[in-house]
Amino acid sequence: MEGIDLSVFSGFRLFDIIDILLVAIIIYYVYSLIRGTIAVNILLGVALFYAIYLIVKQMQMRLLTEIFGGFIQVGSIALIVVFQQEIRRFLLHVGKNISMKRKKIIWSFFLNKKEVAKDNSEHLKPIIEACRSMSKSRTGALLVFSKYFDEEYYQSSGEFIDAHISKRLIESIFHKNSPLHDGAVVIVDFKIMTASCVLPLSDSEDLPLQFGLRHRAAIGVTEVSDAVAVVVSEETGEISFTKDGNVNMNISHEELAELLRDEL
Ligand SMILES: Nc1ncnc2c1ncn2[C@@H]1O[C@H](COP(=O)(O)OP(=O)(O)OP(=O)(O)O)[C@@H](O)[C@H]1O
Repeated sequence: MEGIDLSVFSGFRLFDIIDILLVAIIIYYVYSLIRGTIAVNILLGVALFYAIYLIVKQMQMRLLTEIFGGFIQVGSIALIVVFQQEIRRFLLHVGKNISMKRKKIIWSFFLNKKEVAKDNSEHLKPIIEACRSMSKSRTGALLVFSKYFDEEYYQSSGEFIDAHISKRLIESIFHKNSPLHDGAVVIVDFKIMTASCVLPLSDSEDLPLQFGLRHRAAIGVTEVSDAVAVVVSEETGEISFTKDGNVNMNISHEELAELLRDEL
């Protein structure tokens, strides 16, 4: 019996394996970012287009090859435009992981972990209390927690505030008669930076039917940035937490505290 021909693997270097692994990781990353969004359909369309181009080229159908080839040539620029948000999200994701690790290392150098956690818990208290009371009174609210202040999304549409957080301030903003109650409050480093912000809406097709614009906005902002968001539903009083385009629905205030503590 003849042995298996391993000659194809001769000249296969360690860097080739690393190369393949990295491509696999990038494909997985891209897929997990666009999963459940309309971008998947666009990507399938592009793949189909390219497959047709390869077929007509192989069959030497010159006119069709010219037409499809023309599209493919400008395709990379078109893809950057179409997937602008996904590319942005991908880069933010990578950047976030690096900066988070750096921040944690720096903090743990000066303070021990318990002190950092205690500090965050103190800052979170008024936020959790406000969400708890707005949930009871069924006051609709949308809070975005961002690692940095992205003016493109937050300042252009909202009211700049730059104030320390307090339970009463959050409640006053979202009070039905407040001129700022519509839209989102954006919190950066435990400061309320803006209120009444209009956020990008998620176009995901997998969301529960009861989700209206407030929930879509909360999911949308976490799809295009590294922020996390909290929604208090006006209809049900339920609290939801969103991150990376995913939602934890109907969570208790203890669970909310836990999730935010892990994030901030
Ligand atoms: N793009 C947006 N960015 C931020 N907030 C928005 C946006 N669009 C709508 N909202 C907020 O959502 C409110 C409307 O919420 P809607 O009832 O459609 O959502 P919902 O997800 O069903 O939430 P609820 O359970 O509170 O009713 C608006 O009054 C406004 O405050």
